[in-house]
Amino acid sequence: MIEVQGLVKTYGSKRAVDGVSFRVNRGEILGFLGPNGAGKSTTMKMITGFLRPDAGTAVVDGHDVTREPLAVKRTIGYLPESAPAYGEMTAEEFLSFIAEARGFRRRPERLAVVNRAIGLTHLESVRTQTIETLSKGYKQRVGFAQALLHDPSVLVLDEPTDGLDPNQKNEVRALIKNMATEKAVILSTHILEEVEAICTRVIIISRGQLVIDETPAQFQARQPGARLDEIFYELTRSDL
Ligand SMILES: Nc1ncnc2c1ncn2[C@@H]1O[C@H](COP(=O)(O)OP(=O)(O)OP(=O)(O)O)[C@@H](O)[C@H]1O
Repeated sequence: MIEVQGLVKTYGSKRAVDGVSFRVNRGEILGFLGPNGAGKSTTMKMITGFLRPDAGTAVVDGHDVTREPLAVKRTIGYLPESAPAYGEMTAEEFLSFIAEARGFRRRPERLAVVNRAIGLTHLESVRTQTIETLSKGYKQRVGFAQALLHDPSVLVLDEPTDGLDPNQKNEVRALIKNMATEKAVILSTHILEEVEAICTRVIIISRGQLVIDETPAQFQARQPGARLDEIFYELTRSDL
């Protein structure tokens, strides 16, 4: 569903992403790890069509992101880092606005997709509250709801559980896991336990380059008995 080949992005003299290649199939949840500044968000922005690659390709559900950016955006639900939203809108108004932008023109169908997203992310109790007054966890859920709104076949989630309390983290993980059976999911995270809990594969990038691409079990087997953060440190310490 997602095929990334030799992606490169340079900011000024800095190669933020330096020839990254991987693929994600339907039913897979790919955990995307790396130290701060390794190039995770930049890679995600190129896959979702928000940044143009300097070289390489990203093909999503058969659509090349450079040649068919609109088709790719229709296929993808994207939760950017620190879920931006219009603070003065209520959760419901914001989701309705996104639904309209997503092409749900008629009010009843808009209401139906908004209600579905609100139900999936448990936003019922705050639906008429303005986003700027919501707690960090609820703001994050609004961002998650907009990513799910059009029931996309690909989800790209940049730190989806960031800022959530332990119960909310578990809830979001369960939701991702349930949905992933018929979707391809990429999620970036700094929480190594998240990889164990829900990911079917793990990728680590360091200084813009791929360091590993394997299953969580293979990752753990690199140093049996070691903590995941110790294995992560060994693989990425050149980045420090
Ligand atoms: N718009 C930009 N202009 C210049 N440099 C940038 C820009 N965006 C990112 N960078 C740099 O590119 C590198 C990769 O950044 P990126 O945000 O992709 O990393 P990341 O792995 O997502 O980090 P984090 O875990 O902190 O979110 C960093 O050195 C960052 O400072």
